[in-house]
Amino acid sequence: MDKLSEIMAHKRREVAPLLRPVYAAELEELNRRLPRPPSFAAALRRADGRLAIISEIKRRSPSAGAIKAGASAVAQARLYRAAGAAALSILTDTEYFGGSLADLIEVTADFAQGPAAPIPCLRKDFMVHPIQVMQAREAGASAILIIVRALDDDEITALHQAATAAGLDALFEIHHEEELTRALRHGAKIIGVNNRDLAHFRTDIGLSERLMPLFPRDVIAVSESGFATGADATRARACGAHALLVGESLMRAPDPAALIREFQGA
Ligand SMILES: O=P(O)(O)OC[C@@H](O)[C@@H](O)c1c[nH]c2ccccc12
Repeated sequence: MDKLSEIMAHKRREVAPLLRPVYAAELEELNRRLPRPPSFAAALRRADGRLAIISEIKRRSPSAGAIKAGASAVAQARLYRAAGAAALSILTDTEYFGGSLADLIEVTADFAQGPAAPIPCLRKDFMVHPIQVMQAREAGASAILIIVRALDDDEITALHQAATAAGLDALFEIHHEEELTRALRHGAKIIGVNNRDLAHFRTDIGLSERLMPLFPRDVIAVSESGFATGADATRARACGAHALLVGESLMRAPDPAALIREFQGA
């Protein structure tokens, strides 16, 4: 069993006790009642044509081990916002990534209280059921992740419809051309190519270079994983990326603002 299958199996067991039917009307009502989060999609299309940097809060991962154990999500989020990040990706999986839903709740609450403008947050987790979409909206997220390879078409439909009803954007993550076809069939508007192969964990920006030229023009293209230098960002930009999703290198960076500038300068 590859790592993604293991993680998905664990996630399905974790979510099982929470499962109940979630109707569109309930999500629409929730969306009307709660303050509107900043738009994720809008933040990824920068008016100045530069790359939008989605900065990820990730304490550890199966591939890297400990990255920044014990990091404060709120402190990291403030750092990223001040550094010019367009959006945040907050890992809320505990078992494999050391995050939690509380991280997302604390960050969006902190943004809501502070004087500086909030930036949108992606709930980065292994979504399997609309109940997690409801949690994401309640926690103040602007978007959810849909990992195409990990889900069947009925699950993707249910998650995407739930996100739309709740007023959330969906980032469809793909690794292969067939998954691009599937994502487009589901009406994906934001598609991320994960440069990390979840079988052996190596990253290859060449994957974005192969797949992004196949994207329709109106899709927002996100290149995910493996970015360390301005030269990496230049490659992603050259093949059509609007945004980069960057975790490890920004978590480790002594000066995230300088690294974000380096990525954007591409
Ligand atoms: O730390 P990196 O190599 O910059 O990668 C960030 C992000 O792309 C990666 O964490 C990621 C991409 N897709 C995911 C799905 C689940 C968990 C994590 C991920």
